[in-house]
Formats: sequence, C-alpha cells, structure tokens
Amino acid sequence: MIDYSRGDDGIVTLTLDDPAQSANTMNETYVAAMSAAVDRLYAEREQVTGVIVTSAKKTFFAGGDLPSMARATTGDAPALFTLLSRIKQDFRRLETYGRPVVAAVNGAALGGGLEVALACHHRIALDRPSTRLGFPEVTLGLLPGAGGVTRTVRMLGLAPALTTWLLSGRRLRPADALAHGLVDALAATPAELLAQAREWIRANPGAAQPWDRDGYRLPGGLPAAHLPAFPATLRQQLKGASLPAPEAILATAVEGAQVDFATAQVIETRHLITLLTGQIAKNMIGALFFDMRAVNGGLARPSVEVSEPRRVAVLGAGMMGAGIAQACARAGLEVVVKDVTPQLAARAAGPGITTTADVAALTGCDVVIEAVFEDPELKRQVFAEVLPVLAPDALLASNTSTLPITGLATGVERPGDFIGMHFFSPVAKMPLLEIVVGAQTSDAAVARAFDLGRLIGKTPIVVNDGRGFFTSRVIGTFLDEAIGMLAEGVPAPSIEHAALQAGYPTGPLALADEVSLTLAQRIAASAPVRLPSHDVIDAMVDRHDRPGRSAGRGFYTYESAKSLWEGLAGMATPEGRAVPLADLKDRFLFVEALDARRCLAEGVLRTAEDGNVGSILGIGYPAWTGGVLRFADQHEDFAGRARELAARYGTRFEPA
Ligand SMILES: NC(=O)c1ccc[n+]([C@@H]2O[C@H](COP(=O)([O-])OP(=O)(O)OC[C@H]3O[C@@H](n4cnc5c(N)ncnc54)[C@H](O)[C@@H]3O)[C@@H](O)[C@H]2O)c1
Repeated sequence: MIDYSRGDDGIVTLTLDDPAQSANTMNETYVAAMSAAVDRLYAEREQVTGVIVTSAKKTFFAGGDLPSMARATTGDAPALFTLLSRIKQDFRRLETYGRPVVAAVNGAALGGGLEVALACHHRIALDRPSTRLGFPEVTLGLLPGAGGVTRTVRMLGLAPALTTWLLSGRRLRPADALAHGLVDALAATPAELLAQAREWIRANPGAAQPWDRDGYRLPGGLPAAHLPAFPATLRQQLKGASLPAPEAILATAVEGAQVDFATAQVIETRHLITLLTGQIAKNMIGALFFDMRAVNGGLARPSVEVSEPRRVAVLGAGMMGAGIAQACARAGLEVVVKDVTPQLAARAAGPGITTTADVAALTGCDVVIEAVFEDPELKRQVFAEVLPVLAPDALLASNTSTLPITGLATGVERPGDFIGMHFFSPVAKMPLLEIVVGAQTSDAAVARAFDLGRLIGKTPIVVNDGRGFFTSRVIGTFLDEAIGMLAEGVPAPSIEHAALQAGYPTGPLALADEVSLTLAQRIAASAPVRLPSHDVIDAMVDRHDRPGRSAGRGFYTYESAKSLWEGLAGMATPEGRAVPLADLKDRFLFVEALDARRCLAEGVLRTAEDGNVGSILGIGYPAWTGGVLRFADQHEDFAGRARELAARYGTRFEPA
C-alpha cells in the first residue's frame, strides 16, 4: 500500500496507494504499511537524502477509517489507544528522521490526510480547482487525533489554528490553505509538484519541525496570554448547543499548548477516544457519512437508464432561477434563462448562460426548471407556453417549495415527465435537492432529475408528493411550534435561545421572518386545522403590519441593529404559562421527529436515509442528532418523553 522507491539522488518517494479502495484512509493496511516504510527509512538512513510523501490516487489521502471508527465502544478504548499511539509514533519518527521530508499533496488532504502532511517538514499542494485541505472531523463529532490538533496549534498558534482549521470544519482550496499557513507552496502540475519537492529537499538538508528547534515558542503566546482576546469567530463557533467535539477540540488545544509535545499527543488521543466511544459521533457519522453515501449513491434512484441532459431552460430569473442557472452552467451545461423582459432575465447572466424574454430561444432544451412566482395558475401557464418548443421528451421540473406536484402536473400535457426539483436558498451554498415525485411521475423522470442533481453537485433526496413534501412540511411544523409558544406566553428571547441551545443554526422567529410571514399566512390559510400559531401570524401581518425580513419588520425589527420586537409579549393568550427550557428544546426536536416519522409512515419519505440527510442539509435539524429519524432511535426513551410532552402540551406529541 506504500510504494517505496529511492532515486539516484538518495530521495525516497513514499507513494500511498491502498489497493483495496479508491482513496487512501487510515485503516489497518495503512498503519502497517507506514510502520514498515518508516522502519526501512531508518534502516537505509545512510543512503537517504530526503523523503517525499505523495499518493497514487486522485486524492492525496481521504482521512480516518470511518466505518471502523463508528463501531468503537468503550470496551475498545485500550485498543484504540494503542492504535493511535502507533500512528503518532510513526509520524514522530518521520519528522525527527534527520532528513528533509516533504508532502507532495497531489489532491484532497482531509482529516487524517492533512495529518500525514503535517508530519512532514514542508507541504506543497497541487493547485487544482477540486483540491481541498481541511479538518472536517468536527462536523462528524470527532477531532483530528493523529497529531492534527497538536501540530496545527504549534504551527499557527492557538487562535488561528482553532478558528480557521480545527473548529470550522472548513475545506480550504490550496491557495487559501497557503494563505492560512498549513501549506507552504503551490505547484501547477504533478511534474512540477515532484520537482519542487526535490528542489526543497536539496536546499534544506537540515530540515526540522519548528517545535523541535531550539528556542521554539508557541506562535501568539501561551493560552493565558490571548484567551481573553479570542476572536469573535471563535466565540461564534462555540455558541449554541454544548457539543462534545468543539469542546474537546478546544480543551485539547488549550491543554496541549501548555505541555511538551509528547504529553500533548496523549491528551489529544484521550479526548479523541472519548468522542469515538460516545453516541454523538456515531449519530453524525451515521447521517453525514453512511446515510449521505447511500443517498448520493442512488438509494432512491430507480435503476433505469436515462440520457444525460445537455441544454437546460430555466424559467424565472429571480433569486432561485438565477442560482439554479448558475449551478447548471458551472457543471458545464448549456443554460437558457427566460423571464418576462430581457432586463429581468439579464439578472441571471453569467458564464455559459444565455438570457432571454423569448420562448423561441428555449427551442430544443431537454430539461426545463421552472422558478417563477409561487402561483399555480402562472406555473401552468408558463409550462403551456414553453412545451411546444422544448425537446419532445424534455424533463419538466418545478422548483415550487409548497405546491403539490400532482396538482401542478394536471395542467400539463406530459404528466409522466413532470417532477418537483426543490432547491434551497441560496442555491450556490445549500447542498440539498428535494426531488418530489407526483402521482403520475415516471421512474425515468425521477432518474433524470436525480442524475441532474448529482451532476450539479447536489445531494438529491427523493420524496413523494404531499402538502409541503418533506422539508417544507417539517420546517413548517417547527415554525408552528415556535410561534405557538408566543401565544402560550413564552418570552420570545427564550424561544430563540432554546432553539440555539438545542443546536439549530438560527432561532425560529428569525427564520420565520426570513421565510416571510405573508407566505406563512398563505400556507396557514390552506392548512387542514387551525393552530394557535396561525392567530399570531394573522395578528403580525394584518394587525401590526409586520410581514417579515424583506419589509424590515417582523418578529424582529431590522433597523441599524436586529432586535426582537417588544410588542411580542402582547401575543400571549390569557392561559399562558411558564415553560422550562428543557421542554422548549425537546418540543422543537420532538415535534419535527414525530412529524418526520409520520412522513415515513405515510410514504412521503421513502427511506430513513433521505429523512436524516434532508433534515440536516435542508432545514437545519441539529447535526448532533444524526438526523430527524435517528434522533428517535438513539434517544434513551423517545416514546416516554414524547408521552410526557403530549400530556403537557398536546396530542401532537403522542408517539405513533
Ligand atoms: N425563495 C426561496 O427561498 C425559495 C426556495 C425554494 C423554492 N422557491 C420557489 O422558487 C420559485 C421562485 O422563487 P424566487 O424566490 O426565486 O422568486 P422571485 O420573485 O425572486 O423570482 C420569480 C421570477 O419569476 C419571474 N417571472 C414571473 N412570471 C414569469 C413568466 N411568465 N415567465 C418567466 N419568468 C417569470 C419574475 O419576473 C421573477 O424574476 C417559487 O416557486 C418559490 O416557491 C423559493
């Protein structure tokens, strides 16, 4: 798995190449191979002038061995300690070898991959658009435990290491990694990469890690010196739910910065083992690795062969239409955007995009994605208008966020080709695509929508039609719960605080303002039952003229600073009462989990994987839960707690 080859110049190239996998990971094969390679380096030291570490794969190194990590139990702790110590020891032997060691990072280096590179004296990255470097561990409830925390902190100093790399989970492009100090140089081609590595080795025969040199000092000083001045981004990253991984990373960094290198490594190992053997990492790996892999791998895609799209028509150049057009163009598709006037259409202009107000310009398109106003009559009309010029079997997709697909399809000539492709705002950033299957939608249409989603880099879940499909329905349930709390007399700041504490990315009242209370009112008007939240929404829109964010006033006032509107206390009904924080938090998590279980029972959700992935990527369900359906499965007493909430707050909490 590691090819060892020594050139005439005495430079050994270690080429990582796991024969059993498409990417290198820190599995047993790797561990054994790395030990053997380092042993051989030491045995042949007299003939060696330097070492290049590189990979034979498209990526440099993908990271930890997640399948085996996800199985770890407390009983495995001693074995994990031994394994991690061995990995660390080999890195340590490499960096103290007494010869220059260079990482020739020929592709993505994430997690364990970046740790391999950090154990080298110098890192050169191949500057490709797809290459990313970073520590995604925190997003899986873990920490970089093969020296990643220890070395990053010692290389960059505490605050930069934490904010840019360890707590953010960011995957940086090579140029950004260079600017942020974990890469030393860039190379334009693979040949240059290796040539630069050799050159650096020749020029730096006495290379050593900074922390192994005399007089080394932690950049930025010891923790006590700058903890009070920790940047705002760090405080931001630590706000909200108290989650084990960011806390463990912070503790590892701060404790490790005050002791010698070897002790810091042990501290790091201990913290990682605590995370590995706990439930939250299992939840996060379950959803964001296993479920995600299943969803992206086509778990819900019908296995029919379909042709690839070439020319995409987008109707409507508003916020969504422009975003969808740009995403398609970036994937290399030919895109034509139509709006009612050339000026309006031109807002979606960009490389690879033609804009128009003329239906004829859509001639021959084999996909149309409609993103005009949320009005069923208008949508029917634009489909009728474009159908005659499209390719005869064109896929007909609507980006509606609320209108049932089966209903929209009835106005259209070819309902079998009609489908929902629900993107999320902002399209460039949001990874989820919710594919909505109407009563008459064909398997081929689902497969085509799925393939298009994958082509433009989205994670496509496939759901059946219904009021609000999956995502809009469940997020609506969440917002109704929050807004209903105002009617109960719960102070607005407590509502927002409880959601952040539970791990949601934004408070529900702020979110409702973003969505717009006018839209919420329209949805409420067609709801099968009247809820307490609907009275609050009506009062906000009709009585107080506070329709939401775009008007500058909703639950919040958006003037110079954003602040909760003081009139909200007046929304409480006389029977209002105090609700404990623990109940507020659980009401959010449970009300969504219960609704998602109903979605699964009703067939709106076809798989639990789609529900878990969709809830985290699309509607901000806290990732620590492992997704809206896993939350119930991993909860120690889901049914019992749900019944308790039902007794206090209503039958919607009754478990099925
Ligand atoms: N805003 C969101 O967060 C979001 C998210 C997911 C889905 N959606 C859905 O996407 C759709 C569009 O939403 P948006 O926020 O982009 O709206 P928007 O108001 O920003 O854009 C709508 C565009 O459609 C154009 N349009 C109107 N009639 C047209 C016609 N006959 N032919 C061509 N273009 C026409 C308008 O000029 C406007 O540019 C809606 O169905 C909405 O429910 C919105």
